[in-house]
This record gives sequence, structure tokens and C-alpha cells, in this order.
Amino acid sequence: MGPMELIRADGITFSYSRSPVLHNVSLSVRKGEIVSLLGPNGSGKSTLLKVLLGLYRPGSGSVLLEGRPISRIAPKELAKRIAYVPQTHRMAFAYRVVDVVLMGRTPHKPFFSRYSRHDLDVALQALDRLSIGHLKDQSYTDISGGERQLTLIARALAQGADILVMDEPATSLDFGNQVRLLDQITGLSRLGFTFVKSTHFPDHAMWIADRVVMLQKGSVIADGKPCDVMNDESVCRLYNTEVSILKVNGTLRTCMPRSLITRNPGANNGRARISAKP
Ligand SMILES: Nc1ncnc2c1ncn2[C@@H]1O[C@H](COP(=O)(O)OP(=O)(O)OP(=O)(O)O)[C@@H](O)[C@H]1O
Repeated sequence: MGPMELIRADGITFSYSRSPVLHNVSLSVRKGEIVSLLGPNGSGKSTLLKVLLGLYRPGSGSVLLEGRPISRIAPKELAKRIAYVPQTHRMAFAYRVVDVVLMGRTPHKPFFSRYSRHDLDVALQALDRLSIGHLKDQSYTDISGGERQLTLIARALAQGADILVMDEPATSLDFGNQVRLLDQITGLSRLGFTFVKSTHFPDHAMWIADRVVMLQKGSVIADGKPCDVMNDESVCRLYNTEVSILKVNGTLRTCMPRSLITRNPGANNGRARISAKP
């Protein structure tokens, strides 16, 4: 493993029943990276994330965290390094936001004891870090989807984890909240936090990911920097739909349906000029 390599998965095969859902998947994640898993529905993204989290044991292959097999790391210890941030969800009970974040402190306290003053401070700091300290006493069921997603990230930070595994974190968020979430992820990665996340938005991968891993039918078909592996051909093939990747301001890129481009004079095959003014 290289010095910056945190997670290394090698030759992962996984089956729920008879036919494998992951075939010989290998990938590595370096400290501070944002790694995006892209792939159509059912390609194995969620399954791979759960294998990386140590929730599913692969049929063959290994997952190492800083060189140690993840299967041999005690759950409490593992939870202090890796946190799973689920898609925004509603909780059955109207916990306060701060109580949801405090749940992240569970691996740090003896089983039957209460949360300490230090736990509370850590939870409040995590909320502040995500600029949602003002929500601490609100009911988790009464805040917006974007605020819930930030609360779940705060819980992961309170847990002490430096690796955040997120399954389609932006899927149920409105556009503003998607942008705010991407900004937070970028900011945290600059502080050294590492993200492995799946997404259904190619744009999100192009906008913020350091690495993209494309999964198709449980196999990795591409792994590299978005600028190297995401092009018209690879994205069309991945989603079985015609798209073009357009350049914006020379360096930024966005993915557009080709049918839309052909209906739109002045835009074609990546040579479109996108004006800042409407
Ligand atoms: N608990 C399960 N039991 C049996 N099969 C499952 C289970 N979970 C997922 N699968 C199957 O495994 C395959 C991969 O599913 P997975 O959820 O990992 O894909 P995904 O890429 O995350 O999909 P999506 O984008 O739709 O969320 C699919 O064929 C799915 O039907």
C-alpha cells in the first residue's frame, strides 16, 4: 500500500444468492480523495459500498484499511474510522438534531453509560462545522432533506470517522441543497476527510470527484480522474443513452443529453459555447 492509501479492495467477488453481483472488483482510496462510484441501477454500487464498510463479507478478495483486513477490525474501532452516511431518511421518532448527532458518539462510550459533556461538545462542534448549529434543538423530522443530510454527515464527524461512505447522498435533495452538499464534501476533503460515494449524477462526479470508478454489471470498467475516464463514449456506454460532455469556461464540464443538444442550435458535441448570461 502507498503511504496515502487508506482503503484497498482486491479481487472482490460477492453474491447474494447464486450469481455474483460483484466480479473481481479492485479499487484503492487515498486519504482526502473524493471517489465517486458511477453505474446504472443494479450495477452493484450499494453492494460494493457495504463490502468496503465491512458490512458484507466478500466471497473472495480482501478489503484492507491501512493494510489491515477490515474483517479483523473490531466494529467499535472500525466505526471510529469509517462512517456510513445513508440517503436522507425520515426517522420514526422525533429526535432532536443534536440527539441524532450524539448517536455518532456510541462507539466512544461504554454500552450502558450516558453521553458525557465531551460527547455533547463534539456533537455541537460537528453541527457548527457544517453550519447547522442553529438547528440543534429542532426535531429531525421537521428539518429539510438537505438539513437532514448535513445532520447525518455531522453524526459521522462526531463518530470520529475520517472516511465517509455515502450512498447516493444527493438523490432526494433539491438543486440548492445538492450544491450545498457538494460544497461541504469538497470543504471536508480539503481538511483531509475521505469520501467514497455513489451517485446517479455524472455532473456531480465531474464537478467534485478526484476519482471516478465506473461499475457495470458488477465489474469495474473504468477507474481514474474524471477528466481521463469520463467522455462521451464512456458515459454513453455506461448508461446506454446518448450524451455529450460539454466544456464550460474551458475547464469545467457538464453532461447533456445529445437529443437536447441537437434540438438546440449553437450546441454540438462538446464544442458548445455556454454563455454566462441567459
Ligand atoms: N439484499 C439483496 N438480496 C438479493 N439481491 C440483492 C440485494 N440487494 C441488491 N441485490 C441485487 O444485487 C444487484 C446490485 O444491487 P445494488 O443495490 O448493489 O446496485 P446499485 O448499483 O446500488 O443499484 P441502484 O443504483 O439501483 O441503487 C442487483 O441486481 C440487485 O437486485
